[in-house]
Amino acid sequence: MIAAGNCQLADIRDEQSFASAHIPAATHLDNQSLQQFVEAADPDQALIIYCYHGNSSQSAAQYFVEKDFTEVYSMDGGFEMWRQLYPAITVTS
Ligand SMILES: O=S(=O)([O-])[S-]
Repeated sequence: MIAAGNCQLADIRDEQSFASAHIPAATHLDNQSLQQFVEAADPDQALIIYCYHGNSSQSAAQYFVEKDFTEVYSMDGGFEMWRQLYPAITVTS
């Protein structure tokens, strides 16, 4: 799904962590950018949310479900797992 590029990816880690490494095409989400993201995002396109280890992304995913996003996923294992599995598919600064 990520490789096909037909989903939206949101990174809810802190800004510094996002700046140093993230998954390609991910949008960084924080309290400032959240509202804008919700307005600009397509609620009918799959949305994958990740944090560090997959804990806080679960409540973030719930938030988007409540905003009527139809297909929301919390990435199990978060960015740390991603980085271990796919070090080559990571944008680093
Ligand atoms: O980012 S985390 O809540 O999984 S530690």
